[in-house]
Amino acid sequence: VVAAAEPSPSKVLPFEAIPRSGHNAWLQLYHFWRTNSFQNLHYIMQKNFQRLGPIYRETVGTHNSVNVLLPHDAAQLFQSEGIYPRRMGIDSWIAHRVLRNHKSGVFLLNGEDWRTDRLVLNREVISPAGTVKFLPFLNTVAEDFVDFMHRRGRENTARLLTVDLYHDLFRFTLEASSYAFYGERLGLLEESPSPDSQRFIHALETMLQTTLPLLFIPPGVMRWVNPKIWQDHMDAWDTIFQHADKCIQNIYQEFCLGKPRKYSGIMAELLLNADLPLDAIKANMTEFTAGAVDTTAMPLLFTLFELARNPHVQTAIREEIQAAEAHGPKEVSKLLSSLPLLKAAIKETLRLYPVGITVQRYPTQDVVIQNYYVPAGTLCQVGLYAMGRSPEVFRDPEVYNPKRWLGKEDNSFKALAFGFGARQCIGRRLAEAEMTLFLFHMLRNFKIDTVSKADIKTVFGFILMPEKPPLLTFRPID
Ligand code: HEC
Ligand SMILES: C[C@@H](NS(C)(=O)=O)c1cncc(N2C(=O)c3ccc(Cl)cc3C2(C)C)c1
Repeated sequence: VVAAAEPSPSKVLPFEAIPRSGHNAWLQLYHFWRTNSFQNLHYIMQKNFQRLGPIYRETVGTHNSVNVLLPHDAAQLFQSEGIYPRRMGIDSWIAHRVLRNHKSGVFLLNGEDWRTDRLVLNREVISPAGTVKFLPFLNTVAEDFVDFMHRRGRENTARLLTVDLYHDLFRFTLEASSYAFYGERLGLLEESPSPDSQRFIHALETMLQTTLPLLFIPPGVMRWVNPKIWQDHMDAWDTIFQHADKCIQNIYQEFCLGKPRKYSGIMAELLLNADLPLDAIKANMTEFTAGAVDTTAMPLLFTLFELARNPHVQTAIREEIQAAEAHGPKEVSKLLSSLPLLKAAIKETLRLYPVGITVQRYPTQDVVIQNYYVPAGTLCQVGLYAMGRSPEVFRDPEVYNPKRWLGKEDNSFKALAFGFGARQCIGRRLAEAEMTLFLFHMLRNFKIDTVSKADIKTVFGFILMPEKPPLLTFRPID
């Protein structure tokens, strides 16, 4: 009797068999550089997935990565991240720290150095116990922003306010996050905001814009190829560090004077607990201060726009807000737990407009993805922008429908805008609370309309942002 042939286990295909986006890495880099494709990285990845399938290899200059798009493959990748997860470093940022002899914060650290800082910082920045302490600070600033908008409306005859909110949102997120970090108000929502804070916001934009071309070119080369970009990058960093240093000095002096003990922000708690040396606290607070402005302002702008062009969704959320208020004023954390549809709207915004556009990891052991063999140490990226708009992952992906997150279907590994696991965004709870409270107060007080309902074209400037900010109209609700 001939034994039935064993079905051979589907043979794992070799790494070299993974489809590739381009064949000559340097030609790719030159093409990217000439066509300034860096800012369309998200669209290029989306097209590559449509052309090559759910996994492909990209080689741009020295940059070599395996890109995946499906939740299951992202899960595979994260399962092999080890206890010191690692993402792509940013050489130009590290070059600045070395040049100026600054310590790095958790974003740039790796291995045990990263883990030591991260475990201490988690307590004050992302843990529920830490978060609940700074919620009232965020709520106060969100209420002040509504007053700021009403003041602007009164100056305006029709009491209709059509504004380009772009810069006002940066002022809001900087004001709110600085209050949570340092326990002090910058006064950005008053009539004449301090020039120092405006300079800081501008330096942040310059730093982010000059980071992009530097991502793919070694800093050493860039200094000779285009010294202006390099100089602008360095100057912007210096302005950022000067601003953060001023905030840190203020709180440090107060702290040394032994001010009466009530919660006065994350930095004071870190100084009090003294579990990190001062230079590590400064390095991390600088990263937090700089990382809490554009990252949170952009999703707010996109959410306001989507609610303006989806009035039925806006109405449903306003009804949820009124129901939450019906039971009288609550303390802030209780309020936040009674707004599931509003929170789902923020998730829906981050699906369509993921701030970081990818999540990156280097697997610590060999892993098989889409039946291909991927050796340990290979840079792998999850294409969040492409995943969020893939009909294979989301039904009617182009429809802005927050309810899709509240159903019974399995959404695991589909909401990755803040990354995953021990190395996920440490500012996640701060950002989520800040955005939820902002939208809660704004939707209670204004009906939001948009001049144009056409899709917004986005550009990637290290942060995903609109090519042209949408014009929004705010009609006060009496
Ligand atoms: C505290 C300020 C802060 C804010 C606000 C913030 N981030 Fe982050 N984010 C960080 C830091 C710091 C890291 C690096 C964490 C690490 O490496 O341990 C990070 C990392 C990330 C990562 C990489 C996570 C991973 O698994 O590799 C993503 C994605 C991310 N942030 C998304 C966001 C989004 C989306 C928002 C807002 C909607 C946001 N961040 C707002 C500080 C912030
Ligand atoms: C946009 C997204 N990119 S990501 C991390 O997903 O690849 C992101 C998410 N959360 C935080 C950031 N940050 C900044 O913007 C920033 C600026 C200056 C400094 Cl010193 C530190 C930062 C960090 C990395 C905190 C960026």
